[in-house]
Amino acid sequence: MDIFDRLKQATPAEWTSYVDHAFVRQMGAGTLPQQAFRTYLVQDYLFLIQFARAYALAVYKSRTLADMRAAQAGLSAILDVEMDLHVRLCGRWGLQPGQIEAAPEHQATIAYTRFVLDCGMSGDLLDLHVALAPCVVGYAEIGRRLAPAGTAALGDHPYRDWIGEYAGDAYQEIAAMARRHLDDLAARAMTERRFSELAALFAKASLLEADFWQMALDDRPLTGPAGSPS
Ligand SMILES: Cc1ncc(CO)c(N)n1
Repeated sequence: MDIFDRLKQATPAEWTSYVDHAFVRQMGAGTLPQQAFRTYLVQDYLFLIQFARAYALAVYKSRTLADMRAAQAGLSAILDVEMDLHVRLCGRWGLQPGQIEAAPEHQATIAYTRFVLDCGMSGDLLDLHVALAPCVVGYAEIGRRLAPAGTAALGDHPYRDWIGEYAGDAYQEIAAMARRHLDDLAARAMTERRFSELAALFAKASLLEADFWQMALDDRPLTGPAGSPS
């Protein structure tokens, strides 16, 4: 069992609340309201900007060239690959990248991204990668779960672009690399006494992922100025 499976097994309720969230199930069934998906995708773009900073922090926190390159691969996967999906889908709704970037961050987006950045600032490289792991590895698991028969079988599924991105070989390979790197880092930096602390970070990140889905399901268009009661 690798360190990722150990972390998952130590926090089953939190993990399930994330990967089996109602948003995920509705997306898989094709019944997710498009408004919820749009809210999610705009916030996810803002999320990825902050996660790119977290991977950049991982470069800085690296003492070896191999760790630096692993962090750089994560940064590049976000900036050069994953965000293209968001730009492409938002473009279909007439949203330009500058407009998405200018959207206000939701509380759930701030909570999750700043939590991860703080794990990296206050902790070491292993803390940071443990906090990042539910994100990258979780989406690979969700992608596979929503496309059990492969991406070609998605047909005209309303969310086939999203599912296809995360179920596709390129993303699966990024997640597998991140997982191998985490295992290698844990072999070098983890003591058994530290495991429960790391599992607590992992559980918190998983709950913040679940909150992120919930934020999109709960979103109602604002009627007044941002933040005013409607
Ligand atoms: C909220 C969230 N978690 C994970 C990923 C995968 O990178 C993402 N794009 N957004």
